[in-house]
Amino acid sequence: MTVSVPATSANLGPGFDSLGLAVDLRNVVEFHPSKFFSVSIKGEGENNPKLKGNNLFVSIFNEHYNRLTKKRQNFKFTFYNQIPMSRGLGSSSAVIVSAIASAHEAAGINVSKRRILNHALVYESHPDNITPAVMGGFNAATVEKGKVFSQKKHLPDYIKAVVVIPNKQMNTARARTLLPKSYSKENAIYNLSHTALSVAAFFNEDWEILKLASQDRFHQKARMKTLPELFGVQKTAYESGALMSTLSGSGSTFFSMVYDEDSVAIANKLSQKFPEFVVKILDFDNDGLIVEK
Ligand SMILES: Nc1ncnc2c1ncn2[C@@H]1O[C@H](COP(=O)(O)OP(=O)(O)O)[C@@H](O)[C@H]1O
Ligand SMILES: N[C@@H](CCOP(=O)(O)O)C(=O)O
Repeated sequence: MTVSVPATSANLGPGFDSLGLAVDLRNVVEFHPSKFFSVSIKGEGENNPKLKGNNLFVSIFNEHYNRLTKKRQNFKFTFYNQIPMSRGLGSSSAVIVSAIASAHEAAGINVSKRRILNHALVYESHPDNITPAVMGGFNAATVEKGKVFSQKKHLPDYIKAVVVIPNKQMNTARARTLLPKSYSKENAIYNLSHTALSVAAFFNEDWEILKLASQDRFHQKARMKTLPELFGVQKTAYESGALMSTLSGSGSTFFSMVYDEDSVAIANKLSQKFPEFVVKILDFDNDGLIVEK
């Protein structure tokens, strides 16, 4: 059995805890029942001893498998991880979603993507990463009475993501403590109207307005100050022709949307100026969670 889940870029500027999209960088897990429990990791996290035992995936998997089957069973898990941890590319959402989907698959229970999404909300209270992780594409999402309500837009392949991944981790829980406890009415209206415009731009494929629409007054500045080079990354991305350039999730990655034909030049410029950071050109992902027997 194989389950794979894409990385995500959440917020997209003003859409704090609401907007997100999926990119083609995946964590894959292969698993089967076994006499003994075992974990093997290839790629991101392979040198992290904490992930070899009862990690976030394993604890959520066991919780759901035991609930669904009322049985205890050992599994052999092999993880192929591409999503860097605590860099704002939704590594925790990918793990949560893949653990819930894997437990259902192991228990032989068919489950809808919507149900997996609602289960995932128990572990990650904001829907902006888990929704594109499950559904793929661009998503606007909200939570009402413990359920995620969302709308998806398929992203065309003539636009690409250029991500700049710093060598510094930014833990999401900590990054949330950097934000103000309240916002002025003026700033709330600013983010509300920019979020509304961003959603309309994505659905109408009006990419040129995203530079303006993706401006934010809620979270980016406070977080970017912890790694001031990010202001330079954003400036360089815009000077090189990015359509939008925003902090990815809670950081530290910076996400830019670009036309395919500009992607190599923009990525090269960012690599030259920020040689200490990893720069990747990625396709958008429209599939989200994939489960294979
Ligand atoms: N591949 C993985 N396997 C197990 N746990 C993981 C994995 N990736 C992330 N995690 C868990 O998620 C935490 C990172 O969450 P978070 O700071 O929200 O990062 P991100 O911004 O990438 O979602 C890690 O400390 C770890 O507990
Ligand atoms: N809306 C959340 C998004 C966190 O995304 P992550 O990829 O950093 O986990 C926030 O901004 O805190």
